[in-house]
Amino acid sequence: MSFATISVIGLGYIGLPTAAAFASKQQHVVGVDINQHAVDTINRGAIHIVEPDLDQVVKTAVEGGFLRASTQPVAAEAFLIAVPTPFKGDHEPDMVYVKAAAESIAPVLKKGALVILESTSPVGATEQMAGWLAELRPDLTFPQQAGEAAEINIAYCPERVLPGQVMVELIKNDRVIGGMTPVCSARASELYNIFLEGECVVTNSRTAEMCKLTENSFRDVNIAFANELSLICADQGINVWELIRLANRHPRVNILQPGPGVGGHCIAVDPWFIVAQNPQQAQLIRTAREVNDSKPHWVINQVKAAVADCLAETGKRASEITIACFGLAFKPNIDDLRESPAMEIAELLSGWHSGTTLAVEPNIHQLPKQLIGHCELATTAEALEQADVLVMLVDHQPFKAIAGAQVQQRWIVDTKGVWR
Ligand SMILES: NC(=O)c1ccc[n+]([C@@H]2O[C@H](COP(=O)([O-])OP(=O)(O)OC[C@H]3O[C@@H](n4cnc5c(N)ncnc54)[C@H](O)[C@@H]3O)[C@@H](O)[C@H]2O)c1
Ligand SMILES: CC(=O)N[C@@H]1[C@@H](OP(=O)(O)OP(=O)(O)OC[C@H]2O[C@@H](n3ccc(=O)[nH]c3=O)[C@H](O)[C@@H]2O)O[C@H](CO)[C@@H](O)[C@@H]1O
Repeated sequence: MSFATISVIGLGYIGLPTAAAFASKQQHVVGVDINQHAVDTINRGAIHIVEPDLDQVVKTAVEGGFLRASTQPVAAEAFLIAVPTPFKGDHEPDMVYVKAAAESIAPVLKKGALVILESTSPVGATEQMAGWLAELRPDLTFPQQAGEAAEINIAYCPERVLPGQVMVELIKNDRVIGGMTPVCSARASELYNIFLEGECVVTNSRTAEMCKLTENSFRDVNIAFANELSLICADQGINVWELIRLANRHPRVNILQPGPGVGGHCIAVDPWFIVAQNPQQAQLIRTAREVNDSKPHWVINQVKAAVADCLAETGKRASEITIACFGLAFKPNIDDLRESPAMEIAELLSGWHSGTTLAVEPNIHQLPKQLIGHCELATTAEALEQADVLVMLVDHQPFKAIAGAQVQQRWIVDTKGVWR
């Protein structure tokens, strides 16, 4: 059975590229979002988020009549839910958006439909979603009651694309398919195979949920290892970048890179879902989160020490000192400031410092509102010329291209090893 209409619920960084990928294969896709601005922008053939190559695919899909957006759910043969799953309170997963999305599609569900949850979710979330749907539609049968014979098929299929490379990874990556029954997995594989060049790897929904959390926790733990090494090396007077380069010459060692901390809305969030469900067992995963979350504060103390040195040596007053922060984004060569440790550092530093704080971010054109009145947006050249203390926070390509001779300052805090 094919899918006459595919409906993607949530048209953000994951939902919109996914909707566009189906539409690019001449599938009729209706994207649903509660954000009227996003819906209007997409219906004009434009995009409201930044992701390389997405604009052209969306434009072609909308102009070709294969993709349209709406604020109202419509009947479809397949629903993919890609709404936010942030944490709340003491780092517990907040499933309120998933629940709202399930409630919104329940009235339009028809016998034979496939419902896929793509949002990163705690273990058991798919069964929970199936429970919500079953309560709202007692006239239909669901996998938890009817197994293979269910009228509605449900699966958990996590997304693992790397922001900045979404349009390539969406198609090329292997995809984990966690059906609530083997029939659900088969239907979900059939759906993704419309555009997937990677392989569909089939499992159950709970393993698929844990798989997504595991991937990001693995990376978080490994970054925490590098960040912890950077603290030890600073204390021991060892260049951590050289150390990691040397250690990585071992055939079975592959250490990641330290930095100002871990940002973005995935790696800094998802490991907490494991900790929330298994607080006793998840000791290493929790500690990694704590190590990475504490790194910005360590960096700020390094900057304070550099400023103190600068004051002592120059005899200037603190109000006469200029600090320049290089980079605000959560990782190199993007404009995304969400959960960025560089932003946190710039914000806290500019609140503490009585002199001028410059922010250099080549990927944005105006200061984010948290920094307005505290920082000035400067070009690389202005910052190199005016600042007493340089703080390297994001290894954007233009910063890496700065020749050593251009960096005259003696007080440098380099969290990315760019000016080593
Ligand atoms: N961005 C990534 O790199 C990435 C990668 C893998 C997994 N994920 C996961 O995918 C999910 C979505 O992430 P994202 O980055 O696309 O988020 P996003 O914030 O960019 O997009 C989510 C969209 O859902 C919409 N929305 C919220 N509630 C809705 C509802 N009830 N009905 C319809 N639309 C609704 C929002 O308006 C928004 O446009 C999250 O669980 C996230 O953890 C994200
Ligand atoms: C397992 C994995 O790969 N998951 C990816 C990840 O995407 P991401 O863009 O969030 O991931 P990163 O590029 O790792 O960046 C995260 C932060 O870590 C910092 N960092 C990184 C490497 C390093 O050596 N040292 C560091 O300090 C970096 O600066 C930034 O702040 O989650 C997405 C959503 O679930 C996944 O879909 C996507 O596959």
